[in-house]
Amino acid sequence: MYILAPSVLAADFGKLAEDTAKAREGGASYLHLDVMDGAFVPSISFGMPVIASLRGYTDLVFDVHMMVEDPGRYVESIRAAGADIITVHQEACTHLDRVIGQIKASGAKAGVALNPATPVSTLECVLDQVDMVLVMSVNPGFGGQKFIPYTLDKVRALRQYFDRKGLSTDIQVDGGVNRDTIRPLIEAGANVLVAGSAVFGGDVKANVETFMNIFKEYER
Ligand SMILES: O=C(CO)[C@@H](O)[C@H](O)COP(=O)(O)O
Ligand SMILES: [Co+2]
Repeated sequence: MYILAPSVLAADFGKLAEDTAKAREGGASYLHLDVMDGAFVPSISFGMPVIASLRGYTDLVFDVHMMVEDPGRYVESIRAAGADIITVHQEACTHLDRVIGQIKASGAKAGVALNPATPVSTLECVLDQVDMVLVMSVNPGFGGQKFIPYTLDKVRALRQYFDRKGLSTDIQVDGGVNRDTIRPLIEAGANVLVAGSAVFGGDVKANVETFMNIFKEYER
């Protein structure tokens, strides 16, 4: 029911395949891949070649978070590189409906992300079409930032909406997720939790297991 998506942004890039294998051993089923273009967000991370290379080393679900302007330009190539879920930012898409259609046509699951200060109401017209909504709980661009508490209200509003509609749409939260912030997030309705520094800082397998044990508290 609950899914941990370790964000490789905090991994040792010289040992990506090794760190990914450790996350899998601990029980993770997703791998969160942060693509940054230096325009939508200040930093530049990695793109298709790194994702395609890593695809050869793991069967984890590749959950690609596109922090790029006009992400529709890259949907097919990110899918070809191995993405299973492609999440685009509402703020980066002039034609959001079209990009969601493009992602689905590629065969990937479609996610839409919101920056902390972007209201849930901006997704009103597309909420019934997407497989996942990503609530950013830090301003995107960097790992290791502090969780922004007001984003919990957005998670609650989304879960209420999906429950009312009888939809099992995933709600993902990304940014500052750790053993202190994860319980309020689950209680608010999040079910896909991204964690970068809390997973890849230190013993990766043990860190993932800690999250898995917290999930068990809610799955009983
Ligand atoms: O998308 C992003 C940052 O923009 C994230 O996926 C970070 O990589 C999460 O890192 P932590 O906050 O968990 O360290
Ligand atoms: Co991310």
